[in-house]
Amino acid sequence: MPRVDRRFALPLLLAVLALVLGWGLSVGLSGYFVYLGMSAVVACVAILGLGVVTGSAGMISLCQLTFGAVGAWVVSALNLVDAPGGFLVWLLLGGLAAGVVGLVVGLPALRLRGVNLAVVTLGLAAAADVTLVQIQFPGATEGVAVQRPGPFTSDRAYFLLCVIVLVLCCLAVHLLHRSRWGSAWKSVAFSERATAAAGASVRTSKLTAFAVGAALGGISGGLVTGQVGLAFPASFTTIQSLALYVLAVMSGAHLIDMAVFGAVLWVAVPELLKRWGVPQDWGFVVFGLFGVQALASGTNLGLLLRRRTGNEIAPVAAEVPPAPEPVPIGGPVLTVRGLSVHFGHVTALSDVDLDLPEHGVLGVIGPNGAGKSTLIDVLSGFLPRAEGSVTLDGRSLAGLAPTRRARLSLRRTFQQDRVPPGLTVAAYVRFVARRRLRGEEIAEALAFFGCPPADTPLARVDVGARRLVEVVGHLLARPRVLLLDEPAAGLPHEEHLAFGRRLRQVPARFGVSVLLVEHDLDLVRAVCDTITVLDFGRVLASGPQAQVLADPAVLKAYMGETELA
Ligand SMILES: Nc1ncnc2c1ncn2[C@@H]1O[C@H](COP(=O)(O)OP(=O)(O)OP(=O)(O)O)[C@@H](O)[C@H]1O
Repeated sequence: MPRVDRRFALPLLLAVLALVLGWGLSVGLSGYFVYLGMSAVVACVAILGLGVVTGSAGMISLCQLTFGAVGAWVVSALNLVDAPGGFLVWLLLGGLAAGVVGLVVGLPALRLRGVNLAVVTLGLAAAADVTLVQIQFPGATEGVAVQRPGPFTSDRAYFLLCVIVLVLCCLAVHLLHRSRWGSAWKSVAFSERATAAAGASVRTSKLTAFAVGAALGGISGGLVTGQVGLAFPASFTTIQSLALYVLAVMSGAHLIDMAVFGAVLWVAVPELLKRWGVPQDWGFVVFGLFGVQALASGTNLGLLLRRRTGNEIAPVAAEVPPAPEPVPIGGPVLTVRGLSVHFGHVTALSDVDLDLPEHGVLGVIGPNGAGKSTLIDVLSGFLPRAEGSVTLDGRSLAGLAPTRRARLSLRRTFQQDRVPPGLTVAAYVRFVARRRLRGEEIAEALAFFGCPPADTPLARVDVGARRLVEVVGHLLARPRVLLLDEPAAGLPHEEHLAFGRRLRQVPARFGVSVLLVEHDLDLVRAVCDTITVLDFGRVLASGPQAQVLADPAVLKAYMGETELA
């Protein structure tokens, strides 16, 4: 008997249970509640889409029902001409068409964020409102209703069909969330710079999120046509798009169960208001209040329900394994010549030269503001307007964006925490490494650096351990060069030197050459073969560790007059 992978067993079981529940409801509920249930299921597909764009990828989309209208329009048009394939094929084509429109709408998202993106998507929704009223849905004026497919013509059967479509959409979203796309969405929501530094395209991540979210909106709109027969603009208004967005944000719709909860609210609130004799439009006010609460608190119901108590997980203070056979230091792998960067009148780097030898660990030190982080930004492509040349293995990196450099084997970490909390340790490491990794390979590298186990959610990991996980992810990419910007910041002081001893083994264990920016001189002494000292953007001294650290000019600039005396 074929064995089902454990990772898929639970989702498949839940899918079967959902189908059984859907069938039970379709035969057990009264006709009115079947119709309400249909509305909830259809809304849930649209909310799932918002969960992708907004919940996972962190972009505001206020036009989800415009994508729904695209799906409904395509299904209505194909129904009118009685196109081959039937309802289910039309539904799929409606979703595809909405996905394409989503790609186009996603283009501004490449440049816009926050309220600006909100305005663009809201403007699109408002424009679609007006246009739909003008052009109407195909067949609406002639009264040609959309035909439900063969065995699903009754309300009860069509409700079951909607549940089947919803379950398939949930499975697809679940698989996408576990895929590289899903990791990229969560990464881009947290830090676009870190996404690019992992070699993932920020542009593709955002566009795929918009396309998938819109396609789900389109499928939802297509289902509406089968539910109501004749689609009308009133089903896809801007205010409804807004309310759906609020529900998605409030419930935390990137979590599938929370998307279902949001859909239940979508039908339950107006229904309850009706029963209490309150006009249903007040439902929008209730949703608005939910939204204000969610946006003001910066959290959502899904996160609150999943919040675990207890301390954050810190790095494990484990024994440092014995050092492997050292590898010989080779010729320069990264060469920098005449690097200068100006920010207005501030000279952050001035005519900097340095060479990072293969399998070497080069320390870059200097007082605050000396230009160390600027150097890493230039080398990794985040400051493209620098003067001078940077070559990796003899190849000029001029004009290459951060993503390209990362894919070319030049990796970096950040001084600030840029590890997305929405992933597990393993998902993050796989995403950053950009190659197939065996479970044991990940576990071994995590254990080597004293990181938490692979299945730990990063939201539960403290900042020091998260930065170690970041280092592990980039090392497992097996780059030629890794630039580390104060990687030990956030670790308890006693862990600094243990980290240094591990870092010392990195060239031999991972075949990587390391450029280390660090303030902790003890750590630098323990790790670096050669050191370059920056001061006011200039190279003050460069060479073997002992020689540089004994240089009086270095002592004066780096440690201050008192140390010299
Ligand atoms: N985006 C920017 N705009 C203007 N000035 C900047 C910018 N980034 C850096 N600088 C300036 O460039 C100089 C070098 O800054 P940089 O952050 O590279 O120093 P650093 O050695 O990394 O400092 P620290 O050790 O505090 O991190 C500083 O004078 C800083 O104020």
